[in-house]
Amino acid sequence: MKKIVVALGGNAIQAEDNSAAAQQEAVRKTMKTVASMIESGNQVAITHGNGPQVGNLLLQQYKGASENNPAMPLDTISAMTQGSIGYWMQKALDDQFKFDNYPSQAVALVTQTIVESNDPAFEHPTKPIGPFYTFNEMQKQQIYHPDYTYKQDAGRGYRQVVPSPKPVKIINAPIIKNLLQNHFVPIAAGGGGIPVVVDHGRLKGVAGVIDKDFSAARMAEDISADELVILTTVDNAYLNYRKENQQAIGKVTVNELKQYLQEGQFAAGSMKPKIEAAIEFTEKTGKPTIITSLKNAAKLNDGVGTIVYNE
Ligand SMILES: Nc1ncnc2c1ncn2[C@@H]1O[C@H](COP(=O)(O)OP(=O)(O)O)[C@@H](O)[C@H]1O
Ligand SMILES: NC(=O)OP(=O)(O)O
Repeated sequence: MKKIVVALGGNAIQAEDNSAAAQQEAVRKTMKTVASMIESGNQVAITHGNGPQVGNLLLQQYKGASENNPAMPLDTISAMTQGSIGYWMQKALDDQFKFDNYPSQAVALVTQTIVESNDPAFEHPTKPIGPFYTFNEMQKQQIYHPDYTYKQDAGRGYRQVVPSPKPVKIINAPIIKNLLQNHFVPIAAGGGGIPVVVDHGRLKGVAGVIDKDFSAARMAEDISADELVILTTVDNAYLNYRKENQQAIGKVTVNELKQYLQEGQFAAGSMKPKIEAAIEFTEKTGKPTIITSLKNAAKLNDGVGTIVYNE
């Protein structure tokens, strides 16, 4: 039996259309895969992205907002996505496990993650959220939201970007560990956790979206996981991504990955944080990280994906 942290990308759980029904259906399929990992005897803690969802919800805030019914700030929107995605995942898993099959019940936690108030990320937004735009669409968006920043996202189009401070501490880590020990399935630190700073001894929500890959690494370390599994849209991390000489990375050491990072092989805001998270977890703990696609998740024991070792 292995203790595994599974990190699911916001894009990997998003459906063709953004309706609740379509997203729930996508989550339902994803959770079948996760359920099979649990059924084969592993203890699994789930974390998930919220990039598409948090950005979409932010845009929805401006439709119909008024002085008496104001738009919600980003930390609260982050909590809302933990609630909605956590609910979809919990329901899908509970359906798999016939929901009264105690103690395999899933439990979605509203998780806060402490960040530094002086994190330089607050001055340099890098985290892509919400929909993809063409250049012309992005220019139109700028008319409505002149205060938003937009950047190219790994050659897939333009997206709004927001500050992405590094997670310092996942406040609820002891609860996650406790739930796992008691054979529950925690769904935690969704969207990297709600970013909070400690201000005069109190927690204060801040505007940003933490990268869930970094929080997943921190969570995996905190709960002494045997493996970190990052499931995304691509089967592997690649060298020379989208070029003629593209090459899938299979088994790789932390030192080799550091070299590829230096060469600039991985796009910021997408594959780069996964690679950095893998390096952080595997270097600190000596335990492997696997980066692969959701469709490969059922074949993890066959050595699929990019497998990071500390040698
Ligand atoms: N070197 C690379 N190898 C593989 N994918 C890369 C690379 N550089 C950028 N990417 C992009 O990273 C994306 C995965 O990151 P992201 O979309 O943020 O995932 P998720 O939302 O699943 O966490 C891939 O779909 C791919 O377009
Ligand atoms: N918060 C976060 O990292 O979301 P994505 O994985 O969807 O980008």
